[in-house]
Formats: sequence, structure tokens, C-alpha cells
Amino acid sequence: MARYLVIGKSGQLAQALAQEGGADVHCAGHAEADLQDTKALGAALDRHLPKLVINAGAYTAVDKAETEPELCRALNVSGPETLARLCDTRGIPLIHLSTDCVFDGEKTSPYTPQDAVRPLCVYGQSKLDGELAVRATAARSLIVRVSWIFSHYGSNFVTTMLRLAETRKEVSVVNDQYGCPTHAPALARGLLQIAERVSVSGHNAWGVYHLAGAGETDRATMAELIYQSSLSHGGPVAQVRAIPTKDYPTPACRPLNARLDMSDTTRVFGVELPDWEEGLDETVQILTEEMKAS
Ligand SMILES: NC(=O)C1=CN([C@@H]2O[C@H](COP(=O)(O)OP(=O)(O)OC[C@H]3O[C@@H](n4cnc5c(N)ncnc54)[C@H](OP(=O)(O)O)[C@@H]3O)[C@@H](O)[C@H]2O)C=CC1
Ligand SMILES: Cc1cn([C@H]2C[C@H](O)[C@@H](COP(=O)(O)OP(=O)(O)O[C@H]3O[C@@H](C)C(=O)[C@@H](O)[C@H]3O)O2)c(=O)[nH]c1=O
Ligand SMILES: [Mg+2]
Repeated sequence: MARYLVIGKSGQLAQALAQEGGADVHCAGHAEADLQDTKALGAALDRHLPKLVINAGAYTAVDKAETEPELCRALNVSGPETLARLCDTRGIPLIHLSTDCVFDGEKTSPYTPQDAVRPLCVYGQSKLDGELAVRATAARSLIVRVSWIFSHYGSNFVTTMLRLAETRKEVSVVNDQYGCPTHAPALARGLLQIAERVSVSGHNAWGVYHLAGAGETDRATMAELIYQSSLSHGGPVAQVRAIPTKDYPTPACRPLNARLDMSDTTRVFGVELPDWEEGLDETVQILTEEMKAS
């Protein structure tokens, strides 16, 4: 039997956990374990009897959340709270994923887990409320905040930039939003190392942690690096026009500073992710090959 049960199957992190964890991981998508279905969640826990649960399921459409806050909150607040209760009553530790969007981005240096939170959008507020609900419900829980996940799985900023370059010569991208891009496979490996640590009895450092790729960048520079890599693999390329966020209005506000300080995670778990750029070329290579084949 798989040691770890992952909620989510088709998402970026869920697919990366399945790939990196192999037989140790069972991913239950919404067909098996819907976050809105208490019975199904309980049945999945009782069927798989996992040593630990990782909740990689969430509502992640940041802009769309502004117009469907109920669904967003059902998946990011009520679902995780239910899951936390079901895990707690069974004595199963839970790792729940959260985001840089719990911060307002006004700090001028990377955010630590102890920094004050102030979400700017519905998605960010829902993830914060989900964190609080999980922490209040399951004593043996870890909240792991991540930022800017990219991969060849699912949709993300890298897939968006490559898709746009297929039809455009120039793409306007904001150059005043800073963050730590996180390669999903590297994140999955880091989370599995943490899972290993917390599933041994005696672990007691529960709470909030940050885990993202090493290094930092802004969205426009990230887009340029995506196209540099795409060029080297014979994929689509566009000119990046760097613009300020005020000239790129979106329904939801993102924090201008989304950089996370990971030193607690390194100290407590000995886990550190590699530089985000290491995962970028691999991701772009796979995606451009897929694009050429289709
Ligand atoms: N993407 C990003 O840039 C960032 C993401 N995060 C957080 O990391 C986590 C993983 O994100 P990511 O992998 O990118 O997400 P994706 O958007 O790629 O995937 C969403 C996941 O949610 C699952 N899901 C959707 N609805 C339900 C439901 N009703 N019941 C159960 N599962 C459901 C999907 O599972 P399926 O369809 O297989 O059933 C899918 O696996 C989330 O908590 C997210 O908030 C944090 C920071 C950055
Ligand atoms: C597509 C596009 C976006 N942008 C901007 C808009 C936005 O501010 C920024 C990122 O856009 P995206 O919509 O791709 O990324 P977004 O979905 O907002 O990414 C976020 O997802 C959630 C789930 C998280 O938790 C965050 O950590 C973060 O990764 O880039 C441009 O400037 N030009 C463009 O052509
Ligand atoms: Mg998005």
C-alpha cells in the first residue's frame, strides 16, 4: 500500500508527487476524493490507511476566484477543514499547501512564516482562511507555503508564455512583481523528504513553513528566460515588453513581493530546493517537444 495519500491527481503538484514518489504515493483525484464530499474523503482515508496525507487539491484560478468566491472557499477553506478533521480523528498527519498570496507584498525583503499576513484577493484570503482552519483542526499539521509553481504538467506561467508566443511577436509582461519560481518536481521531492521526517513519531515542529525554488526573479525576466530556453530548443519565441503592473490590470491583485524566506524549513527539516532556473530548461524542453509533436 502507498504510504502517502495525495488529494488531487491532475494538478501540477499532484502529478509531480506521483512521478517522484512512485509506489509510495497514491493520488486521489476529485473522482475518488472530492474535497466537497466528506464521505468520499473519509472513505479514501480508510481505504488507503496512509501514514500521512498531502493536500495538493485546491481552487487555483486566481482571477476567476474574484467572481466565484463560494466555489473558491469551498475548495480552499471548507474542504481542507473537513480533511483536517478526518485526518485528526484518525491520527494521520497532514501537509497542506498554501501560497505567497497570503501576503500583501509590501515588505521589501523575503517573507518569513512569522510575518504578518494580509491577502489582496479572494484566492489569497481563501488560502489564508484554509491555513487557519487546518491549524485549528489538526494539531499534527504542516502548512507549506509555495510560490509561482511551474512544470510541464498542467497550466502555469511557462505554458502560458509559450502558448502566447505561438501567435504573437511581442508579449507585455509585468516587471515589478518579484517571486521565487518553484519547479513542481523539485517541490515534490522536497515535500516527500519532509513527509519522511514527520511520519516518524516524535516529530513535534508543526506549523507554517515556506518552500520555494532558490533564487528570485520578476515576471518579465522570467518570460525572457523562458524564450531564451525555447529558442535553444527550436520552440516559439516572442519579444518581451516589460511593463509595470498598473498597465496590466487583472481582476485579482497579486503581491508585488512574493519572495519567501525558507530558512526555517532548511533548519528544521534540512530541506532546500535547487535554483529555480535548473528546472526551467528541462520544463521548456519537454513542452516545446510536445508542441512540435502536436
Ligand atoms: N500554481 C501555483 O503557482 C501555486 C500553487 N500553490 C498551491 O499549491 C497547491 C497545488 O497547486 P497546483 O498543483 O499548481 O494546482 P493545479 O491548479 O495544477 O491543480 C489543482 C488540483 O486541485 C484538484 N481539485 C480541484 N477540485 C477538486 C475537488 N473538488 N476535490 C479534490 N481535488 C480537487 C485537482 O485534482 P483533480 O482534477 O485531479 O481531481 C488538481 O489536482 C495548491 O494548494 C495551490 O493553492 C501555491 C503557490 C503557487
Ligand atoms: C499572461 C500574462 C500575465 N502577466 C502577469 C499577470 C500576473 O500579475 C502575473 C502572473 O500571471 P499568472 O496568471 O500566470 O500567474 P498566477 O496564476 O497569478 O500565479 C499565481 O498562482 C497562484 C495559484 C499562486 O498561488 C501564486 O503563487 C502564483 O503562482 O503575470 C503579464 O504581465 N503578461 C501576460 O501576458
Ligand atoms: Mg494562473
